[in-house]
Order: sequence, then C-alpha cells, then structure tokens
Amino acid sequence: MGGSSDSDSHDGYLTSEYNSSNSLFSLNTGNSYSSASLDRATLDCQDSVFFDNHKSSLLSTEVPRFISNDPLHLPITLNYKRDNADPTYTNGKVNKFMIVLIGLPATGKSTISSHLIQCLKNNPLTNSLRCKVFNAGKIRRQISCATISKPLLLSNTSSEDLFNPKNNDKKETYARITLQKLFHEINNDECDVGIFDATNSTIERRRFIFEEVCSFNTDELSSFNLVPIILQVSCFNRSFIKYNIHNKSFNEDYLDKPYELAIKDFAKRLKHYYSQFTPFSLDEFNQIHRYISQHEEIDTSLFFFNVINAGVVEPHSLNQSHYPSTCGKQIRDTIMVIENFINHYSQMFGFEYIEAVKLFFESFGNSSEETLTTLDSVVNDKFFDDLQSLIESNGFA
Ligand SMILES: Nc1ncnc2c1ncn2[C@@H]1O[C@H](COP(=O)(O)OP(=O)(O)O)[C@@H](O)[C@H]1O
Ligand SMILES: O=P(O)(O)OC[C@H]1O[C@@](CO)(OP(=O)(O)O)[C@@H](O)[C@@H]1O
Repeated sequence: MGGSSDSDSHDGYLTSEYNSSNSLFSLNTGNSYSSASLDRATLDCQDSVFFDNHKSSLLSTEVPRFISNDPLHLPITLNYKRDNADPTYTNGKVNKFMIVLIGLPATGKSTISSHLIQCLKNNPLTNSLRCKVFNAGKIRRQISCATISKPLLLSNTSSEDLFNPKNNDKKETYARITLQKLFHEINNDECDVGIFDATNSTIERRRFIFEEVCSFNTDELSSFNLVPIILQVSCFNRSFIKYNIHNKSFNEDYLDKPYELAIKDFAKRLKHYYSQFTPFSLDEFNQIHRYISQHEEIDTSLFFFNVINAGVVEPHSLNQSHYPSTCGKQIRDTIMVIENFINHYSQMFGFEYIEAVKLFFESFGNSSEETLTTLDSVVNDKFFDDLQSLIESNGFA
C-alpha cells in the first residue's frame, strides 16, 4: 500500500521515534521539540450573538487588550454556585484555569482537548468544572462567513492567503478575538476551564497571551484569577501526520471542496506553519514564569505539559510544574487530574488512535484507491523532507 511508504517499518508499520532519522524534529530541551465554506446555519448560536454584539470592536484591526472598563469585560458579582465546588483563591480572586495549546496544525490539539475535557468530566475531583474550547479556526470561519456573507474562500484560491506569513496580522486578529472571548466568558463566570485552541506557534504570540493573562489577573475589578497551563502537542511520526492531514481535509474549511484541492491547500498551510514555528522550550517556560511573577507580584503558578506522538513518546523532563507557595486544593486536584491524563494518554486514547492509523494504512478504511493515490501524490517523502528543511531553516533541527 502506498500509504505506508514514508516512514513505516519492515512490518509495514510506524517506526518513527522522536529521535529517528525520519522524525521531523529532534527532542532536546534547549531548542527542543517536540491541525471554505461554512454555512451560516452552522454558526453556534451563542457565538454569533457574541459576534453581533461586538462586531465593530471585533473587526477592528486594533484589537484592544483586556480592559476592565470595557462593557464587554464589566466585572460581575461573584456568584459561585457550582456543586461540589471547592474554590480557592489567589489574591482574593477565585481561581479558574486557562489551557494554552501549542502545536503545529494536524498534531491533534483539538482532539486531545476533547479527550481532556472528557477526562475532567469523568473525575469526581474535577467534574464540577465547566470546560470550554475556544478555537481560533472556528472563530475565523464564523467571522469570515458573517463578514462576507458568502462561503469562505479557500486560502489557496483566495487572492489573500491567510496562512502566508505576510498575512500574519489577520491571523493574529482572529487569535486575539478568540482570546478575548475566552476572557469574556471566564469573567462572566460562564466557564471554569478555558482551552485556547490555536497553534500559538510563535514566541511573539505566546508573549502576547501571557501579557493578557497578567492584565486579566491584575485587573482589580475582575473576580477571577487565571491559572495558566501550557499544553504542547507534538507529532513527529509521518504516518500519523499523513493520517491527520487526510482527516483535516474533511473539516469545515473544506466542506464543499474536492478532496485533492483540500489536501493540497492544507499541505500548503502546513508549509507556512513549519516555516515559522518555534516550539515551546524550558527557557521560554522560565522566562514566562519570571514575567508573570514580577508582573503580578506574587509567586504565581505555571504548568507545562506535553503530549508527543499521541502519548507514545515520554516527554521526560519537558513537563514542568510551578505551584504557588500557597496552593489550594482545587489547583492541586485539577493539576493532578491533568497530569494523570498526560501520563496515561497513550493507554487512555493514544493506542486506539494508533490502531485507527494502522487500519487506515492497511485497508485505507473506507477510502477509495483514488483517495490513496491523491494523498500519496501530495503527502509523500518529498513533502516531509520539505517540511524538515523548513523547520531546520527556522533553527530547529
Ligand atoms: N490523539 C488523537 N486521537 C484520535 N484522532 C486524532 C488524534 N490526533 C489527531 N487525530 C486525527 O487527526 C485529525 C486532526 O487532528 P486535530 O485534533 O484537528 O489537530 P489540530 O487541532 O492540531 O489541528 C483529527 O480529526 C483526528 O481524525
Ligand atoms: O492563529 P494560529 O495560532 O495560527 O491558530 C489558528 C489557526 O489554526 C488552525 C490551523 O489549521 O486551526 P484548526 O486546524 O483548529 O482550524 C486554523 O484553522 C486557524 O486559523
């Protein structure tokens, strides 16, 4: 089968280890490392209301920082009614959690987020937490559809390729709007765990996010404190990536687009991302922790977890936990549940995923021979070598 040609072993299956020659990256801690057309009818009702109410500010290229006197962020009266809730406080504010995802497209960020939510919901220690994913791609599609009132043009065919680095400003705008939405719902006590689902692939973006978190936490008028958790999702295995790209070609960006066009477009998108991506490192973790501690003038918490190749590769010392000097039970319990999820991801979900990948390449699932030929013609050894060169030219061999 052509699908097993890239990096598969003698038994026709996946060989890529994080340090193998066909890995797209190597895992060292310094520079280390480790996913149109949308019918308006598919817009989430709540999201379109949020968009309509804040249309002018959301579409302005100058997206404001979190400002407490903005009507969008007016403080709310604390109304902490969750069953079994054991709120603990930081600086007199109720703790809530923000999970910042980092990872190239099609590494599994959205899928792993839904698995994490499942896990938090199933654990008695965390089942009262209201979790929500804030996906920048979804917000982009909603705003694009709402703005242009017609099907979203593919990045490839559009005169303006959103994912080309020269259009980074637009991408940043969507990300900032998504972040504002997360803050807004946290501040309104509509959510306890906000997952910021974007690639967050540059140091500049991450710096911006943590500046915003600090502004949120130091805002005297807000009743809540965000405990930041960084979750980096990495995938080096070529077969995994190929399978994920195949599945990405069915997402909302490509609803009415032919398979080949979708695969080519997504492959192009990936190249743009690989040319700019900087993995999150321990150095960056320490810098951010220093920044937050200085800014908030307290010994703040910061956590960093990794899922590599669906949990099959141990993150070793990459994971980092920085508990505040006085840390309440709620933070400890929640982090413990997340840590447990990370440590057992392969058993809980990863192996099942790997079986699905294996099945896909053995039988090509329900896909036709044409699908296989098309996928191989785009996502092949040369494509992966190009990605490798791009990431190397970006300083991350
Ligand atoms: N851990 C996983 N478990 C199950 N399926 C996965 C996993 N990771 C990736 N996939 C598959 O790959 C596709 C792309 O993953 P996705 O979560 O959308 O990536 P990202 O959010 O990083 O762009 C998914 O639709 C799913 O089919
Ligand atoms: O702004 P960044 O961090 O690149 O992340 C958002 C982008 O990530 C993507 C990458 O493909 O997410 P998703 O696959 O979840 O839809 C784009 O759709 C989205 O516009």
